[in-house]
Amino acid sequence: MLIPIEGVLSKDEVRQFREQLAAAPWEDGLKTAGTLARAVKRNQQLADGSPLAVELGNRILRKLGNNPLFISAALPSRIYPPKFNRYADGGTYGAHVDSAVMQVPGSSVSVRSDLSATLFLAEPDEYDGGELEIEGPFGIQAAKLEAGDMVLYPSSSLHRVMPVTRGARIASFMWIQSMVQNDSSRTLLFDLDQAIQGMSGVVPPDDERLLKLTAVYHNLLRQWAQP
Ligand SMILES: O=C(O)CCC(=O)C(=O)O
Ligand SMILES: [Fe+2]
Repeated sequence: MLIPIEGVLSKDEVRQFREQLAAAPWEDGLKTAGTLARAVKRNQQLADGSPLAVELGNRILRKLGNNPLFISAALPSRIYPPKFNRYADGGTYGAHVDSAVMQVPGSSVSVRSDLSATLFLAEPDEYDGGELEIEGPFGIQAAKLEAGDMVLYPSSSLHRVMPVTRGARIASFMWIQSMVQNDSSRTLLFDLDQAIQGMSGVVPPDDERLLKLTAVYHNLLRQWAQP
């Protein structure tokens, strides 16, 4: 399932990010492309571990840690340090699937990619093209969100970034290992949690039905979670 998460960064935060990224030392994205990706990847990225990528990445991680919708949807156990990319002048990333396990540079930690995320840092009217197209059970879905919004999608899905034919598409992207590896189990928990959240404004907090549903949520999570 493709899940949009609005307002991960405020417009003011996006403005600060963009100011810092405008002067960033962008590198050819081919540097980190695997054998298959080399044929389809045309973009720029910030080097992993560059001071700016680390600083901005940590700001994003702090925001995500306080975002109830993100926590509910991703149930994260580990997040690969956010990376940054830029597509301009026809830049594109053809159809590919992300690697299943990624070693965090400079550490012995690896992250299994259960979910992939793109956090848009340019407004849709700043560039033409650049849609993130994701193949799922109901066909292709395209995401081109407002700056500050993020889309989450299963890392198992084939996806591509359409050529950017005007302007520049700037984004952060990352991979998430979830406490609940199975996509459909995680989606069930997300739907249940959202339904419970929706009810809690309507019925009193000690409502028995609400307590029962909350217990079911936690007991399913207890069965399925690998923290
Ligand atoms: O730029 C994006 O939205 C996605 C990038 C991507 O798919 C990747 O780097 O693997
Ligand atoms: Fe990808």
